[in-house]
Amino acid sequence: MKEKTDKLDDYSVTALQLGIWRVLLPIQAATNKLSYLHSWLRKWNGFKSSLPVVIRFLREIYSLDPGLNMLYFLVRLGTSVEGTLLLYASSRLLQTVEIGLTSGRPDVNAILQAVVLRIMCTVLTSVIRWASMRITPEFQSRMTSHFEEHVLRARLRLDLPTSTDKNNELGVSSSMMWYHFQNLTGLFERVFNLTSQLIFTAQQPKGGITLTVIALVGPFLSTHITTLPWKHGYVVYASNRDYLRARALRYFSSEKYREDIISGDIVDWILAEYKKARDALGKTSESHPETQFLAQNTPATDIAMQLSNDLPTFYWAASVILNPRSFSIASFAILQQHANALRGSVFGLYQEFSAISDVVLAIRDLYKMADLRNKIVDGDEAYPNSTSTDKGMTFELKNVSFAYPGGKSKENAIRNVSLKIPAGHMVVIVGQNGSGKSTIIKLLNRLYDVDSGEILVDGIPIKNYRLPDLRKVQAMLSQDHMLYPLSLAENIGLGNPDCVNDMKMILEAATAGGASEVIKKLNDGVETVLYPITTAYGDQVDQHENLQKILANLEQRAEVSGGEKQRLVAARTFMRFLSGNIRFAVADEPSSALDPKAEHQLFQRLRESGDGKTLIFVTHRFGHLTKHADLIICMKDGQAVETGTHKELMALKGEYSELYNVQAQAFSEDSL
Ligand SMILES: Nc1ncnc2c1ncn2[C@@H]1O[C@H](COP(=O)(O)OP(=O)(O)OP(=O)(O)O)[C@@H](O)[C@H]1O
Repeated sequence: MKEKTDKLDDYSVTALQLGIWRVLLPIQAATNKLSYLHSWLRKWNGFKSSLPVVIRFLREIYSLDPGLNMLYFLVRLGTSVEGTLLLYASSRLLQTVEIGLTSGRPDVNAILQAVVLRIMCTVLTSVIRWASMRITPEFQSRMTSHFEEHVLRARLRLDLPTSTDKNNELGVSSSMMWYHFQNLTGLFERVFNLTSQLIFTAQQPKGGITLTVIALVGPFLSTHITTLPWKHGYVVYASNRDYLRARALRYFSSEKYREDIISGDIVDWILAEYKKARDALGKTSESHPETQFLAQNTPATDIAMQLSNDLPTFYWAASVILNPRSFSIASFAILQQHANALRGSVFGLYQEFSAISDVVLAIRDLYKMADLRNKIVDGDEAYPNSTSTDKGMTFELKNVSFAYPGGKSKENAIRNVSLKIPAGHMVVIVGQNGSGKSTIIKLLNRLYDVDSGEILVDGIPIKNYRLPDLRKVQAMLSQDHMLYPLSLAENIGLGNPDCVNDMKMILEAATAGGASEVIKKLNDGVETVLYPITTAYGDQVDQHENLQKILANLEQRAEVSGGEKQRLVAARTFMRFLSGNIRFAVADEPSSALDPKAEHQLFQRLRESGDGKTLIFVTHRFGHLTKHADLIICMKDGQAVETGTHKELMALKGEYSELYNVQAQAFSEDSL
């Protein structure tokens, strides 16, 4: 083990190298023995300050079904004391039997009473377990579905700038909420459990209190004298280059690289490089850092801890030597059992409490996510209004600049752009990669707000409008749009959610998007779910041919080509057009995978359906679109460097004509 005591930059951490792992530890935690106490105090204070949010969580759960909650609480209460009750009944039985044996005159009544008590306790314990099995699954599914909806709602309502903000990356998992709740109730259960045991043990006639104290020494020592230095927080990462390279090379066995590997003929290279990395790694250990660290200790600490657990037995042996008359096998067995139970409870409490900070953090995140305020603030102006026209939306950009939040580029994505787009115009935006074409579209759709300058819609600042009104009249078709894990009918129908079941309209939209043939090819037609959610699994199916076949055919994915996907997504946009509400439509390179004929047809249909809409196309292809455009915006380095019609821009002999000529050359006779 190499230990580096140097400070790691400004972070005040030390590093341990354990095999391939590097463990970073806070310096204070590594050196300060008292920090253990501090860390417990910190945990406790953190818990106290988070009580309001914990209470909110528990209240919310309670309000789901108060009756079920009470039942669950009673069951947990029962579980918490059942161990003590059983011990109590056992000790009564042992004591009465022992008295009978030593006196030679067994008290039959007392023994029978003790047996009945023991039976009753066993029955009660079984009833509690049965009740728990009946109640818990129902309670768990109620809670999980409630928090699933909570998380779904919280996530779906986020806008782009808020959801992509790194500060809002909250790892909230709805299914984990049940386990967090279990942990919280487990803490209370442990407290009850421990209290009942302490009361009982302390009441034992022979050395109960002393034995209670002695029984607690073991758990206390093992939770305090642990030799692991990273109890107070740590970061672990693999720092060994050979290990990382071997792992990266192992990824090549994944299906997604298969085609690349075969066509690239790189199998031998991968295997040779993998062997090289493995040889270089040699015997450097990859086992868990904790295991490696503990393996370097002497067994002394472990011996001390094990012996401390045996203290109750030693205590008993000593008291027999000092006072042989007090010897009683029954009380020895009883107190031994109590000592074991006490130890178990203290460990349990320690573990529940150790995990509590994670629980509190998860509950905080749950509510933080629900309470997040969207960065795009809603306005109160209705759309359409008296300034709107039924020709489509007009836009005016006044000196607009914008940089993506958290973007790594030094330059703004859009710089000082000013331009006007009249209502009902067919506009084409062209320009090199990264010149800001898609960004303009996102700003016009108010997916983001400008950093400076202003965008006016029909003469009114875009920020003043009600967002739902704007969303209702906008349609966007882009190559980034996806197919959903739903039926094709819904995939198309969701373009117009009010008519999602209108099959006539769906088929009309499918035809307009060029998707009819794709649908016809599939066995289940519009009911096909291309990417179903997969849940099926089997065990030992290789021994049953039929099961094997069923499993292979269950929840199968259906594949369609890239161009076919784009046709289906385009159909969704035409469905949106059929709502009759759309005043502004955008097609941001929706045809990258389409064949030339399909692309021509798509653009033709989009243009034909352009009545009453301002239409914007983003494209790299010059041709019909640019020639028919009422306005072309040519972007370069985040600026609108040229605007005008095809003829006007060609006459300028600037950026647009250069881009146009590069493509035109490919089709000119000279280049043949
Ligand atoms: N989500 C994002 N976060 C950070 N930066 C982004 C993001 N999207 C785009 N950018 C950056 O903003 C700039 C403009 O990107 P934009 O997508 O508008 O270009 P484009 O002209 O549409 O490019 P292309 O022709 O390649 O689609 C680029 O420098 C790009 O790297």
